[in-house]
Amino acid sequence: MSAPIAIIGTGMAGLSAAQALHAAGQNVELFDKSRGSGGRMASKRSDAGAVDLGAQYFTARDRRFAEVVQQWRDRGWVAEWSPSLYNFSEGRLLPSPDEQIRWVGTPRMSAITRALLGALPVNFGCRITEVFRGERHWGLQDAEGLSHGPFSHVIVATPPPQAAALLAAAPKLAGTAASVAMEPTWAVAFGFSEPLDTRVEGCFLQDSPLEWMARNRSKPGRETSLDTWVLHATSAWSRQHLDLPKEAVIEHLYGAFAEMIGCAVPAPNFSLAHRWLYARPIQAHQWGALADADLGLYACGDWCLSGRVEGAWLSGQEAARRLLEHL
Ligand SMILES: Cc1cc2nc3c(=O)[nH]c(=O)nc-3n(C[C@H](O)[C@H](O)[C@H](O)COP(=O)(O)OP(=O)(O)OC[C@H]3O[C@@H](n4cnc5c(N)ncnc54)[C@H](O)[C@@H]3O)c2cc1C
Ligand SMILES: NC(=O)C1=CN([C@@H]2O[C@H](COP(=O)(O)OP(=O)(O)OC[C@H]3O[C@@H](n4cnc5c(N)ncnc54)[C@H](OP(=O)(O)O)[C@@H]3O)[C@@H](O)[C@H]2O)CC=C1
Repeated sequence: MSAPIAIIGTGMAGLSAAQALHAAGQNVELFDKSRGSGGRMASKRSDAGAVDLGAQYFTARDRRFAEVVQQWRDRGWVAEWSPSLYNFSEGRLLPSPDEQIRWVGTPRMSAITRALLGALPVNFGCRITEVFRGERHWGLQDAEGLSHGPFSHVIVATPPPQAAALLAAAPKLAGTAASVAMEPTWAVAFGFSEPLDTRVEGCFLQDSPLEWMARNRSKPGRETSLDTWVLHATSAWSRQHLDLPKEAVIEHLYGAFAEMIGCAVPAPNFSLAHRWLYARPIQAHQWGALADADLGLYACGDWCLSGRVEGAWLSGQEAARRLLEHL
């Protein structure tokens, strides 16, 4: 038995790579600092049920990704979401329907990565701090000081600031990861016991501190006990208010929401705020994945491509492809 392949990160990119390697007969072992999988496709369990705080939906423009999403749909992991879409610009809220197919995980966004993980071996609550090369194999060190290994190869599938540190054994890869600037996003959720009197289910915004809002219960399979809304601030607003206390963020964004939604908005029965420090790359790249095939060290993530769920999946596939072709 050869040593397994370590994958650091159980977001879409890491699990895409894990699936491809597992399908090719390779043993993998996954690590994530969080308590569960999903990364930026996480759903937060709350008094109002599970709320999608990160990725809201995804589109499938690449043929390979579109095919795999059809398989996920057949297995019940995802469903189409066709919200009543609006656009808010120059102070005006107007319907903005389109033909785009948008997908969501069911019954919550994180259900997709849970399903992809399946029974693969995983270590949650395990923050990797160092990836080191032994004589013939790789080892990992975690924040508790524990060592893991031996591994034949390592795939780093974290956002670029964490990846840069973990790729220190391959300075060129580390430098590339370090060159990627990420933008933050403040996300807030509000739950109302009485449904708001509006037809809006999803809305793109301009000229506002907000860039997006969604009615969580309009997505398929969601709990409907409260009328729960998720709001995302723009990158610019989030950057300017990066260190604001959560209560102040909730107050500001509640004000922006109440001002634009065009109906009475009572005090919410439930509210929460979450800061995504590394929400999205400032620009897209065409790297696919990063590889030092001779060393056996790889990196993948949305930041290697489009900064979207589709980009993360494609990047994971590319890391796995490059690793397999070098075996
Ligand atoms: C607010 C927000 C809204 C978004 N909306 C959309 C959308 O509507 N549509 C869309 O297509 N995309 C959207 N995105 C982008 C999408 O979520 C990402 O492109 C995608 O989920 C990235 O996947 P990933 O696997 O590359 O990274 P991540 O999901 O970030 O996964 C990385 C994983 O690595 C783990 N990790 C990090 N460091 C370590 C470490 N040292 N040790 C162990 N584990 C570690 C993390 O815990 C995480 O689980 C949104 C993102 C945000 C933040
Ligand atoms: N907040 C983050 O950190 C973050 C947000 N991301 C958002 O993810 C979606 C995904 O992009 P994708 O290209 O897959 O979806 P769309 O085609 O739905 O949206 C692309 C942009 O196009 C505009 N748009 C699309 N449909 C409409 C419509 N019916 N009416 C008005 N405008 C529409 C909109 O851009 P603008 O607001 O016009 O600039 C969409 O954003 C996307 O929303 C990202 O913002 C990804 C990663 C991180």
